[in-house]
Amino acid sequence: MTGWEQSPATALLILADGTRLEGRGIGAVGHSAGEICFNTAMTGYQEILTDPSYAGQIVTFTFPHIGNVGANDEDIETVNMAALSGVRGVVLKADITNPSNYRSLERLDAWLKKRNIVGITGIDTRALTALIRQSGLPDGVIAHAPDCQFDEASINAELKAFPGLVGLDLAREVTTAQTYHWDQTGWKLGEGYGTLENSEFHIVAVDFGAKRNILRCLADQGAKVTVVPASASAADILSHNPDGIFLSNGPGDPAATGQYAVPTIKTLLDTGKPMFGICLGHQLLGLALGGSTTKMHQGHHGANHPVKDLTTGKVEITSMNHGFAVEKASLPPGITETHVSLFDGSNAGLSVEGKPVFSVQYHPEASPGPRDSHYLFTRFLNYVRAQKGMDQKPEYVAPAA
Ligand SMILES: NC(=O)CC[C@H](N)C(=O)O
Repeated sequence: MTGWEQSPATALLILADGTRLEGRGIGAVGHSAGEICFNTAMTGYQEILTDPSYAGQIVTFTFPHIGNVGANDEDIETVNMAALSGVRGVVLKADITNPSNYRSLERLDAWLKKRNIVGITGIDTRALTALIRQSGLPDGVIAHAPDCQFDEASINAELKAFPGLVGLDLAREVTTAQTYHWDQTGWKLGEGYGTLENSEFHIVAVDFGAKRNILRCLADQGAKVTVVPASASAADILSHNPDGIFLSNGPGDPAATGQYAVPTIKTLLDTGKPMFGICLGHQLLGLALGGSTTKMHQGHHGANHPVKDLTTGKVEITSMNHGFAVEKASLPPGITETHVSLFDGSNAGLSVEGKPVFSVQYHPEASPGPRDSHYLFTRFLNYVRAQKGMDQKPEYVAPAA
């Protein structure tokens, strides 16, 4: 036994089935409930913890050493800083150590506290992951009490009150309240936005919980990007006179967000404008095209998920973060399945025959190392170029290993 095991626990992780794990508290004091998922990425913990798609979820990292490069202001994916949207909690194996990286501004535990994220260390994350693989994604609660005095009644009440992700529209909680223009060059953390003058095309991005790097990737293609709230109507979106429409990633159950997003997307599809969706945006597009979505057993959360492009036969190494999926068998005629996960054969992409409309389940904007999927942004803008009578650009090709 080491010293800490004998000392009383300052944090608890309690699963809905009553499993109770003890550890050491980090980050915010208090308790927080959510669905527990595991993420297998070895890098990019700050991007994961600030991805609004994780709203309603507690992330357990399978990589044991998290926090070693500290925290900075550049790796934050949340665009809507006021909402501090993102994960409900974090579960780690090893204690957070002093950071060692030139970009680090502070320790990860101090940063977690500032962002009001509750965490627990000292958990056997391998065992927890094995449990999730066996039984599916459990709901759970993390409680952190530095004085070891846990208010069991309110902790259990919080767990009971968590409704589970099925049927939950979380996009409305993390979306932008106001329409804004993304400015690649002028944008600074905590400062405003401006417009990107002289851009060749105008993309309207519907923000269901968008990651910052998606907006960067669109602007990198020379687009002016206007970001609108998840609830924007088709008329609102079209009033910006977009050359193309982007549907973002986001948290929660696509069927729930689809209640208001699907009718909007259907109207937008009728305009014939190019459309591109990522993750939740992919699922919403699938629903609007007549398909259905389902809750997965354990979901996909990691940075090395192989996906096969069925149109070229090429395999891409992708970042994934989803717990719902489009059901392939539900896709009506005229909708092509373009990509599949090589882990479980689940749907990872679709396109509409004869229309400039497509989407992927994974995250082409993520750069955990491989950038194999960045070509999708060129493809989207090439559809826009084609409609404007402009020359197309070669799609990005990942360098050979
Ligand atoms: N990253 C995302 O957009 C996630 C989509 C959806 N919330 C899911 O869990 O499947």
